[in-house]
Amino acid sequence: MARECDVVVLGMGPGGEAVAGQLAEAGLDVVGVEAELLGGECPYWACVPSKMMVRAGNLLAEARRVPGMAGSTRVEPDFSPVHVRIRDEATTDWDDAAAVERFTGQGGHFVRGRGRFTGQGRVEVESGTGRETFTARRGVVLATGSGPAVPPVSGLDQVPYWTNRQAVSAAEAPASLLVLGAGAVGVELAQAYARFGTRVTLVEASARVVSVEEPEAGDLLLRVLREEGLTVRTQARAKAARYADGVFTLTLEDGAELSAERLLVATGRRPRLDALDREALGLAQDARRVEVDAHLRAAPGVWAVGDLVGEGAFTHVAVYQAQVAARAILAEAGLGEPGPGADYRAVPRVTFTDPEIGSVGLTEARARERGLTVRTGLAQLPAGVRGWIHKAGNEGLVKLVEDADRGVLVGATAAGPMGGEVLYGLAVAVRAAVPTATLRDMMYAFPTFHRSVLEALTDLAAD
Ligand SMILES: Cc1cc2nc3c(=O)[nH]c(=O)nc-3n(C[C@H](O)[C@H](O)[C@H](O)COP(=O)(O)OP(=O)(O)OC[C@H]3O[C@@H](n4cnc5c(N)ncnc54)[C@H](O)[C@@H]3O)c2cc1C
Ligand SMILES: NC(=O)c1ccc[n+]([C@@H]2O[C@H](COP(=O)([O-])OP(=O)(O)OC[C@H]3O[C@@H](n4cnc5c(N)ncnc54)[C@H](O)[C@@H]3O)[C@@H](O)[C@H]2O)c1
Repeated sequence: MARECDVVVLGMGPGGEAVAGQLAEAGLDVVGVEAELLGGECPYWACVPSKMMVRAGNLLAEARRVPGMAGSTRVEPDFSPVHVRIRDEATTDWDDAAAVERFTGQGGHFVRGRGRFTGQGRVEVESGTGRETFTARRGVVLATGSGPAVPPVSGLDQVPYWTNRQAVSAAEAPASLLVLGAGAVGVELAQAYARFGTRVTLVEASARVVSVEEPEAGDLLLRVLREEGLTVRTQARAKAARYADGVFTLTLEDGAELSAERLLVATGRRPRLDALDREALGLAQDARRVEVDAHLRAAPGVWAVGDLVGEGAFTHVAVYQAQVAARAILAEAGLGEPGPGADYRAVPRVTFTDPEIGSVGLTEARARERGLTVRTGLAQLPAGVRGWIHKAGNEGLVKLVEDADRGVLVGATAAGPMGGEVLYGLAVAVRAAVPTATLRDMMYAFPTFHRSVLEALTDLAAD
């Protein structure tokens, strides 16, 4: 017999956990279904452990900057405290008991098992103890996230490559590492490992690293990575992969062969659609994501949030969407107002490399593609007073993209020390459509990195 409830949430990553928790706290009978760990990719295998690695790598880099500025240092990297911190502090040895307790404390009912959405509010769950069916009176929320997208490289499926999961749970830094893909995952992990002494080679198909970002930011990061000793091959595609005697070898399309002790595949993420009955959802057989309206509704009585929706594979996007969907579900239940729909004009992105690349809204290229009349402004951090004072490790820039017809910013990039923090003011400016005339008429504390925004605004006015 099916167990009835108000809402079933399928997949309890950051998106599912947030929507399920909010609905349970509002008094609905919520069943949260999770095949692996409650919390999903972010706390156990992605954002949190990778940023612990980045933080440790940044400490080493700062220590190496002491000579010439503040004395001398001898840096002897040791990866074991990083692993221990990830194991003990971040993931409690990949145990989600605390998260389960938090959810049940909010009034939710947790089911560990692999679920399948079969339409008409039904979710069938396969677990160690058998099969259970849940029917939801008020709706089903799909939140199954994404998994690694692995390219069709000959032999790759036969070799024990790493994805982000192995890369953030390794107990030791390998002597050498090949990284396929120089998007956010690839560059963050490549730089962190390199700072622990791993010989890293990055292989990227496009002309730039972090190719979704402004070319100025990608070029800057590429230069810094090479200066730090990483080998970066751009416009390079892998043709074949093999593994023998503890060595991975990638053959590139130009015939070059690259070898290393480990191979990390970081070539993007793919929404996990395998648990969804496409017909019941009205989803085309070749659909690669779940289409939703502004309130995250995929079909009557079905909502979807997070990586599955393809509006930006970020935890803050998943959690934001969860809030919008929860409001809509509660409104349908007669509990409150639906509130505004999701607004993606100011989605912030931060790639936690050093320099850190923060960006929001449209790049210059995207803004031009949309037919906007574009003016841009650029400022280099080392040319500003704070950048000059900072000296070692001061590489960075601010780039602004203005819709000149409206006189507002539609995009911005802040790369450099704490670029993601500098980004905050720019995200407010884009989201609130603050006129660039007002931004130019503001005071910017002296001497800060964010004062470079004023210099970029001056450059923009001259464009
Ligand atoms: C290395 C790395 C670093 C990252 N760093 C950042 C960062 O710094 N900042 C940031 O904002 N984002 C970061 N991200 C992205 C972020 O991790 C994702 O955007 C976020 O986890 C998406 O949340 P989600 O809830 O949509 O899905 P997920 O986190 O993927 O969770 C989905 C859950 O659904 C479960 N599930 C799937 N199918 C089923 C099923 N059939 N039955 C039951 N359960 C199921 C899965 O087990 C999983 O727990 C990073 C990603 C990676 C890979
Ligand atoms: N700091 C953060 O917020 C953070 C960190 C990591 C990941 N993420 C999220 O996770 C998503 C996935 O990250 P990702 O880095 O895996 O994907 P990505 O899509 O950002 O980058 C993948 C890169 O791999 C390259 N590539 C693809 N196929 C290739 C091939 N065959 N050979 C060589 N290169 C190839 C692509 O050109 C691209 O540059 C990101 O888009 C982001 O939304 C966020």
